[in-house]
Amino acid sequence: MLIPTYNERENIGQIVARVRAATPECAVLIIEDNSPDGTGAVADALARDDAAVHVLHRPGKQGLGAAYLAGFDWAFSEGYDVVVEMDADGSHQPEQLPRILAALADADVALGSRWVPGGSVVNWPVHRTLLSRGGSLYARLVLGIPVRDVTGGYRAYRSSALRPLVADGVASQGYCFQIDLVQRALVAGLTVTEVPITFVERTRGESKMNRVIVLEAVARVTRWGLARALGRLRPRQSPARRSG
Ligand SMILES: Nc1nc2c(ncn2[C@@H]2O[C@H](COP(=O)(O)OP(=O)(O)O[C@H]3O[C@H](CO)[C@@H](O)[C@H](O)[C@@H]3O)[C@@H](O)[C@H]2O)c(=O)[nH]1
Repeated sequence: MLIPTYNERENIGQIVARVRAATPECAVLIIEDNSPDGTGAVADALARDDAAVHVLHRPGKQGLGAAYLAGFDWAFSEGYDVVVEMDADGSHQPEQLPRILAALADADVALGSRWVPGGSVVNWPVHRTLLSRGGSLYARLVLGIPVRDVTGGYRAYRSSALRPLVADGVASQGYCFQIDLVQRALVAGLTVTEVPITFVERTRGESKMNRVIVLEAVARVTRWGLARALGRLRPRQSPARRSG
């Protein structure tokens, strides 16, 4: 279980406790970018109390993509068969993780999805809902991928499937990283499934989303779409499936 953190001091303790209670078999790596609010010290205390909790300290905020790439390397080197991504802010429910993990029985990648039947968002501002739904729709149309929630950050990968996807690095830095990996999985012909989740807006701390993150996603998806139109990028459409 990889949990990237930037200024999540008020959230990290609770989310780690919930993960450990819901899935005691899951080890946790907190990928901490030297948060000014002292998240690192809280994370270190959690690791001292529980041998299954680890912390990777990085020198500064380098974006979600770089944080996850460092986390993937750690998971591969530790020999984990499954890699899970989850936000630290409580928007992803650890209690729903067993369903996501179960979906890996028939898939290489299981995406927690807000936008399939049974999925939902709670307390998300209208502009975030529109951005997320609009972004997913744009990516689906431009890239021709059959995934409803391409930006979601609650997902599980088989390590053997993930490793080749990121072997040459991933340039996407912000939340576009999530779209990038979905696309890479489909281009590689992997089986991608969507599992309905309930996404609950954080009650403590702040989202790190900003205009640069949105613009990066629009620019990259548009560029990939053009490459696809020119025949250079063709998802081998293993149909994205839904599981319950
Ligand atoms: N280490 C590190 N962590 C980061 C950075 N930027 C964000 N994070 C961490 O990444 C998680 C998601 O960031 P949020 O800022 O809370 O995201 P959001 O706007 O609420 O959520 C949306 O984007 C996420 C990114 O994939 C999605 O996961 C989520 O489902 C949603 O669509 C949080 O745990 C946050 O602390 C960074 O530069 N470095």
